[in-house]
Amino acid sequence: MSAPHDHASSTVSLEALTQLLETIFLRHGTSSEVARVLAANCANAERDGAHSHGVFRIPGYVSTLKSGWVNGHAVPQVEDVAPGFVRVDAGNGFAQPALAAARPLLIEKARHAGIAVLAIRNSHHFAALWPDVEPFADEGLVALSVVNSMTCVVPHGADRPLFGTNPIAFAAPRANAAPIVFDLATSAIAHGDVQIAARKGEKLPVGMGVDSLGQLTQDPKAILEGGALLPFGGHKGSALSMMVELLAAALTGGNFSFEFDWSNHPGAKTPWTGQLLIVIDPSKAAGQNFAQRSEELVRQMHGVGLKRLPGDRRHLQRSRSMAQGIALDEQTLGQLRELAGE
Ligand SMILES: NC(=O)C1=CN([C@@H]2O[C@H](COP(=O)(O)OP(=O)(O)OC[C@H]3O[C@@H](n4cnc5c(N)ncnc54)[C@H](OP(=O)(O)O)[C@@H]3O)[C@@H](O)[C@H]2O)C=CC1
Ligand SMILES: O=C(O)C1=NCCCC1
Repeated sequence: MSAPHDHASSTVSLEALTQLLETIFLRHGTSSEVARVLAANCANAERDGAHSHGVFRIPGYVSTLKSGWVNGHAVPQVEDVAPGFVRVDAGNGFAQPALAAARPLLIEKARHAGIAVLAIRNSHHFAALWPDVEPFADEGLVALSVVNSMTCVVPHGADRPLFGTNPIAFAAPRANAAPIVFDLATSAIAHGDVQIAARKGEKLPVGMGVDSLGQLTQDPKAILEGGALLPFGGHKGSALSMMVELLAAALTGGNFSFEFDWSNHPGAKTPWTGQLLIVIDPSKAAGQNFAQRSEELVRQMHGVGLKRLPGDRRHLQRSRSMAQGIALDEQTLGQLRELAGE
């Protein structure tokens, strides 16, 4: 798939893109439920301008499904294990259908106990993490999620990669606006953005990664071909990445980023790891209205000169996409249509 917006572009509606992606997933070996969930996730990412995890990922999904590495027909097994704990065995399927299956029970528990944890194991997460948390905040809940990925990040102070790019996403409701949401890789840059830079022939900023000799490099290809990424913020990002390995893998029963071996599955791209979500009902926690307090924090942040909150860029892009359609270059659209058999 070409890098985003390199060529003349056309626009598609969210509905048309979702339908096209659903056809692709169905055609390449998923159940209708898995196709529905993944298509919506990926189309929403493209709508919001989250290009490293939008349609750019479709060939990766397709080659992974073709390789037999992931079970596109897996039916997640939801286990109600404790008043505040839900477990899901994703059955070697994708993480998002597992979350969708567990969501009603997770919300019920969070509202009842004030907090609930969801541990997903035996799952593949190949997407942005904000779509997993944002809908909880839309319902007045606070949500935090972590997922580990594949080994490509050198822990701070080490000399070889061990961690994944291990993102953390957080969502909290506001009284008068869309929820506060941030979603960030604990690496200095997401692996997807390195791939996009390599395709475009662009240099990276200093400090993102190292080459095969462990030397700092701005060349994305040197990072992808034998090199590695660095954590963001030195020892601080490295500690957060370690935390993600513990919460997303050790706690859920999933694989650490360094544990799986896809060498017998040529073409497979998705990491077979774990995901943890923590959902809090703020009405049980604070005496004051949480959403009003969020609003006050944002007001104060703007008051000290802040122009952009995490999520602002996405929401702006979302409004544009909904008004004007989602821009896709002709080559990418052609490739998607081909994969859909059109
Ligand atoms: N499934 C997986 O295993 C993995 C998935 N990923 C995904 O990759 C995606 C990209 O991650 P990453 O490259 O770290 O994300 P970015 O560095 O682009 O953005 C991180 C967060 O910071 C916000 N932000 C960025 N710039 C500013 C700014 N100048 N002022 C205020 N807020 C800002 C973003 O908001 P906004 O979105 O509005 O720009 C976003 O919430 C994520 O969606 C992540 O989940 C990453 C690693 C592994
Ligand atoms: O961009 C990344 O980093 C990743 N995205 C999907 C899963 C693997 C890592």
